[in-house]
Amino acid sequence: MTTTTTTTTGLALTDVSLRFGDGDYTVLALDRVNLRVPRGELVAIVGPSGAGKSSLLAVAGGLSRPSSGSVDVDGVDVTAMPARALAKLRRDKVGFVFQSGNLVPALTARDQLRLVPKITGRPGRDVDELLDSVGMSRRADRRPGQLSGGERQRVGIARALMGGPSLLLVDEPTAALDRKRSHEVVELLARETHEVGVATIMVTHDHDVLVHCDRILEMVDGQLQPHK
Ligand SMILES: Nc1ncnc2c1ncn2[C@@H]1O[C@H](COP(=O)(O)OP(=O)(O)OP(=O)(O)O)[C@@H](O)[C@H]1O
Repeated sequence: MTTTTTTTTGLALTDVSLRFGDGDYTVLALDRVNLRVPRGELVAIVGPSGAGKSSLLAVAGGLSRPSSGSVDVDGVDVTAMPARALAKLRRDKVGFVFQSGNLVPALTARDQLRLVPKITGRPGRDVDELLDSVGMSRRADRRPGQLSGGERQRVGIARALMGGPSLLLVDEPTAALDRKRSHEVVELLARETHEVGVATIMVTHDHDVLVHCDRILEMVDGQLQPHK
């Protein structure tokens, strides 16, 4: 593992299972998953379609409650947390980055980031400094439609880091990118993870970019195992 700026826990999943449906038609999307990701580590999760990767991100980020087991974010057990407190924790402690960047079409890169403190009510990081660290200073005044896919992902990553999260959950960040841009985006994720000291989990089908990750796990039928 590479350098960390803090020793705080990050994410801990203990014996987490997630079951969908009831009666005869149930799917065990997560099957007794145990995972610790300290702040400062980038963990990649690979695995076939339907294996449970998105379910893992949803449970880790407090979007889905596990059927059993416990979820701990930065030393706080969020498993049975009331909905409002959970929403606040998500806002304050968890950053999400999605496949397409999920940016607001009408806003410039700079304004996407400026929106975050308005939503959270907390000052957050310095916008121009953060745009600079993701290599987007010169494109700060462009809207998503005027940016390439890789640039949009950079802005999406910067936006997710604005509030200083403990946990960064990243879903297929390179799905729409060519090989060179894919490497650049995941290199950026690795650097920010190490420098900022955030616990990052990235789900990916892109085996090319695994070289930038600190640890690689494979999800098979709802169970996590080391990647062979
Ligand atoms: N809301 C839901 N209701 C019922 N079953 C669900 C639901 N969401 C997911 N599942 C099932 O849970 C299992 C895990 O799905 P999940 O989306 O986590 O897999 P995945 O590894 O992310 O797949 P992909 O790579 O295709 O995105 C699958 O069998 C899926 O059909």
